[in-house]
Amino acid sequence: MNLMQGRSEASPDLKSDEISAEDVWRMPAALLLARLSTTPAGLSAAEAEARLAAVGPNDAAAVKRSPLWLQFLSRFRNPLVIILLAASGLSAATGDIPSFAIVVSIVMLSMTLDFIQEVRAQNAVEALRRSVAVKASVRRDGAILCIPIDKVVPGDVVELIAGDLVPADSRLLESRDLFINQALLTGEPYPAEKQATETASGAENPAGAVNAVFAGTSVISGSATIVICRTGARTALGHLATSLAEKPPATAFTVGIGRFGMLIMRLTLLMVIFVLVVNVWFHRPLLESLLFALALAVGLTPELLPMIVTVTLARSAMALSKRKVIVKRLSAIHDLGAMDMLCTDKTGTLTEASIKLVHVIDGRGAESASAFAYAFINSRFETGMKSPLDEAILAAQPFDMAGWTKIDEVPFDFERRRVSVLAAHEGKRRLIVKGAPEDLLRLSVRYESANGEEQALDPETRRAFEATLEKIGAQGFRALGVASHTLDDACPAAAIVDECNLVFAGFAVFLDPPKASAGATIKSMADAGVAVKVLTGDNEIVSRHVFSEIGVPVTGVLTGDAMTHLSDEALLGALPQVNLFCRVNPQQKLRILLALKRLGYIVGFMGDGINDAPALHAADVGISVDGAADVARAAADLILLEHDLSVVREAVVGGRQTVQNVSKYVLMGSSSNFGNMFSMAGAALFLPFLPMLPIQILLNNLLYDVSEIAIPFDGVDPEAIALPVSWDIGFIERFMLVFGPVSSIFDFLTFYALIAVFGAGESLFQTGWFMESMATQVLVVFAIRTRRLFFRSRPNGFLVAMALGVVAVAIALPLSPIGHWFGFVAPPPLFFAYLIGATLAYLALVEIVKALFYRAMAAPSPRRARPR
Ligand SMILES: Nc1ncnc2c1ncn2[C@@H]1O[C@H](COP(=O)(O)OP(=O)(O)OP(=O)(O)O)[C@@H](O)[C@H]1O
Ligand SMILES: [Mg+2]
Repeated sequence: MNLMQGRSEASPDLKSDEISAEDVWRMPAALLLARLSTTPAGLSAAEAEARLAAVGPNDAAAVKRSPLWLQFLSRFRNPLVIILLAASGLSAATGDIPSFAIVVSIVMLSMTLDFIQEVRAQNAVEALRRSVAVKASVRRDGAILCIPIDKVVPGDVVELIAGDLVPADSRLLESRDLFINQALLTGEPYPAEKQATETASGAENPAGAVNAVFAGTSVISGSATIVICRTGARTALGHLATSLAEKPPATAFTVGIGRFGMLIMRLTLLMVIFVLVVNVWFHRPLLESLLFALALAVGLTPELLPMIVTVTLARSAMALSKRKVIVKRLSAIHDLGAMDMLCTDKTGTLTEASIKLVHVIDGRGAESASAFAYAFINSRFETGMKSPLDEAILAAQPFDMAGWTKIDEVPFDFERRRVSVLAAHEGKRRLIVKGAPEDLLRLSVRYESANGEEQALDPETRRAFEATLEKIGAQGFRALGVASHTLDDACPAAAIVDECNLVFAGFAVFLDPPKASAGATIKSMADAGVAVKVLTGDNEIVSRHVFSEIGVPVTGVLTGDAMTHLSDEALLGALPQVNLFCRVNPQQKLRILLALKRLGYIVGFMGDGINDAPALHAADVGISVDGAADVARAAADLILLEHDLSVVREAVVGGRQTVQNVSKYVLMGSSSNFGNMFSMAGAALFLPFLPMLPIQILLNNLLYDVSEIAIPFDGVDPEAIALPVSWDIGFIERFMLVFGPVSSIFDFLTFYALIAVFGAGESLFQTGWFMESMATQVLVVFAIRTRRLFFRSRPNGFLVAMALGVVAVAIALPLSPIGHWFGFVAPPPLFFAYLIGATLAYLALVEIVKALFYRAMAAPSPRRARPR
């Protein structure tokens, strides 16, 4: 924030600085526009660009990305690298210039390698993310432009319609029937009415200001033109935004990776100190020992881990984008791999969402022209986000609206589940209500009979009407109720309290055909360890019918009403059996989701409505679709360009593959690093010279890293991704403790062979160990990448090429003319026979230990314990 203030001072023509949080609603509109140096026609593109540069992006949580060269340099902040470069600089000063040059080149090379990979991956992902960014309609240069919300600047004039997110704290310039959801400011789920005023509002806080709208809120109904006053972190919610916009970052995966890094760091530190102490004890050259210890430390740190994680994730995100899934939050891919519970809405997921109005009937089931007229008028005048039901009504047949004028409306919300418009016709004012049919019946006291007369809705008629509604549902149709009543001719406005004593008109009956493929997808999800639960705002009869049509058994039903009577504990107990939740409102969707998380599930949530946003935000993986409401898209981690459950099924597989590939790298590193640690410690104790020169260790590390670049490209055995995969640090620790020592056995064998059999002096010893350690630690990837016998699982061609290529280089280099730069000598021919034999024996032993290890592991199930 300080940064931004500093910057805007540098741009004196930007007036936005003078506008305090309260000015947004407490200043007369004309003065506000003047202060912002703007007009209702908006800014010019050039001016907007200048302001953007001065004020920064309209994203409270934005972390400013530094230029590439700075990012590259910042990698050198690694203390190990600094000490290493300093120490080798010191040794250059004592005359060893070639090895200084080699150290510097190797360090540069591996950093560049790492950096390029990571930046490329990030750019690709960033481009994807931008493609689904929430956009705002801005007036610039006299035209309306659709720009990403984070490019909006103070002074911009933005047009809002129902469903839009309010991009920043703004003053209303014009408004028509504007209702805002400002639950984020007030916690209040009901729509708040707002109105443009030229004059100031004396409100104490943003929520009370009727003439202003704020970032983080959204338009429920109506439309407006606003002028942006304060953006980014300066918005009323700005200081909260960093914590709100960013999901709780501590996913099991990130925590696991962090703990792994710490574990290795600790072991590395221990070993470096040990090596140093031993060398000093034996009075070996201090500088050389220090360099050795540092090179070792660099070699042991899993420095490629962040790169491997990003690249695997980015590759996965790119692959998913080909399947029309856009990943907004990269680490959501891991959560997707671990997800074992998916909650979804009904419309569009289980049904085709191609809704048609089949007929409009009165309470007894006869076609009713007047009920249709009411439904049509209500849908036409309603200014909320047009729901597919409204579109179906308006598309059904033409209706002459001549003579009807709109006076007011009470917008739809997911608590009431109805929308009312106050309309005038021939001097009479009528409130026309459309919504959940059982509620409208309950609110009605009379009904409109076939001849247009109003009659009392006696208990018997009511039962008949309810029976009609039940029949509609049982036949698989959805229904809305339509009712009305006359209001005072002078009545200027309508309110929620007017929605009572209604005259029931009839039912609008819709067909939303079930999606044929949905049943099979849900079954295959279940087979893959992901349970699916449906959370819908629709009623039980209709939802049950959809389930039976797609062939999925209903194992238990819970309605929103029933939920209100359940304590949290009782809800936890009921949840596991229930797979259909009906007539649940947004808060209840959220409550179910949180309860499932408490039960230990990794929960995904899929939805497209305003009503789904709270749950989407709280889910481990929020999934929405491209056509969804802005709030839903903004809250989601994944956006499906095609609304289809089967794509989610594929994304789950992608997520699991990603986690498995990262664990390959981690298992490789942990076993070989841990093994090396043992070997180095041992060697340091009994050898009269260094077991490997510092530059040899660095070279070894560089080549090893190169061989692992291909890991993100590798395939995964089907059985490894058959069930949710979650990150298990305990497993990694056990793996390390078993396989580290196995590799050390062969290191010690090599030490013995080199000294006792080949009579090696310093250089031959170092060369021999360099070759052996390269061959074993690179080739073991073929054993570690699969739980099967290694030849039963086919590795990716690139991986094979990189591994074999690197080993070839590692063996050829000491024999080549440049070998002596690194202090290598050519070993005797017989050594190569030993090398081949030892490597094969090592790989065979790893295979045997692996079989035993996984058998022992399979005995007591290591899967997460979960309270039932
Ligand atoms: N345009 C509308 N006019 C009146 N009432 C509506 C309208 N849209 C929805 N409703 C009522 O509100 C209820 C809940 O809305 P909706 O079905 O969209 O909820 P949902 O939870 O998103 O359901 P789904 O799981 O099908 O997506 C509907 O069943 C209906 O009774
Ligand atoms: Mg919905």
